[in-house]
Amino acid sequence: MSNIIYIGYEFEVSPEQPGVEILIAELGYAGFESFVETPHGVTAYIQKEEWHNSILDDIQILNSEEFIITYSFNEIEQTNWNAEWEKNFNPIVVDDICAVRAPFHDKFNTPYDIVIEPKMSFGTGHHETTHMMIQHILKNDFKGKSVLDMGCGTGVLAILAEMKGAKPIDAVDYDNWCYLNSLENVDRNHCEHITVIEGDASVLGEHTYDIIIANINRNILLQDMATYVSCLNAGGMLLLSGFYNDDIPAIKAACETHLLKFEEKLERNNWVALKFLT
Ligand SMILES: C[S@@+](CC[C@H](N)C(=O)[O-])C[C@H]1O[C@@H](n2cnc3c(N)ncnc32)[C@H](O)[C@@H]1O
Repeated sequence: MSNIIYIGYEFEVSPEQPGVEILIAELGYAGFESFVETPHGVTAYIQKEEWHNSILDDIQILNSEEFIITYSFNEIEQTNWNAEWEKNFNPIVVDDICAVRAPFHDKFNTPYDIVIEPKMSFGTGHHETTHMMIQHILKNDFKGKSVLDMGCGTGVLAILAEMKGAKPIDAVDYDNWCYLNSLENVDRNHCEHITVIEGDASVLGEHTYDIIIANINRNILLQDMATYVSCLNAGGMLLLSGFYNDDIPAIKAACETHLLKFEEKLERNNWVALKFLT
């Protein structure tokens, strides 16, 4: 890890809230991996390998007249990442039922207490989409169901699925760091029914599942929808997030093309998480 080179962007944001929150959400979907809030904004990190000149082109808040955002960036060798991260990761509790915390936090007395060491991976429950996917999982019956967690990040959703009685579970991510981090977190939470796989939809082959969870982004979901549906058992459930209210028509149309029925929508800060049934 010490040899990974990062590009760090220091953003100053006014007004700070909700500006920083929106900015972090957008940067997360553009490929930035980690964020450290600062007195006047946020510093965001992306691996140099993932970086390109037009990385900020799709960040809509930078063109918003409601916020003044300035930034500078430089290359850094991230040597003390964990210390930065540990200072900035507060535990969260979803609906008083499910806590997501780091190993150095005290244990929670909630029915589900997930311990995550996210390092660089997305999925601490702080992001709206992870939060809503946790809510969907909490509300639905997972006992004895086979589950695919596509784009597993830290593995948080797969881990909750196992805590709710699902088995077997495949957790898939194409990012090597997420793959390794999910393996660690699966172990840390003493999960026994999760197989972590490095890859994308092409690794799914003939596997089928009762429930597919995919918190990725609009374009990947649309691109891989046919594969997901072909992997879904009759009577199955598809939980999707990683997109905004405006994206719902495209996502719904793709699901309906494959005869899935829309069932429920959750929404937080314009992000949505949808439930479909076969
Ligand atoms: C928004 S994060 C979600 C992480 C976690 N499931 C959660 O809910 O917090 C999306 C994850 O999908 C992964 N990803 C993106 N495109 C992918 C693809 N085509 N196949 C597999 N994983 C992908 C990313 O590496 C990232 O970890």
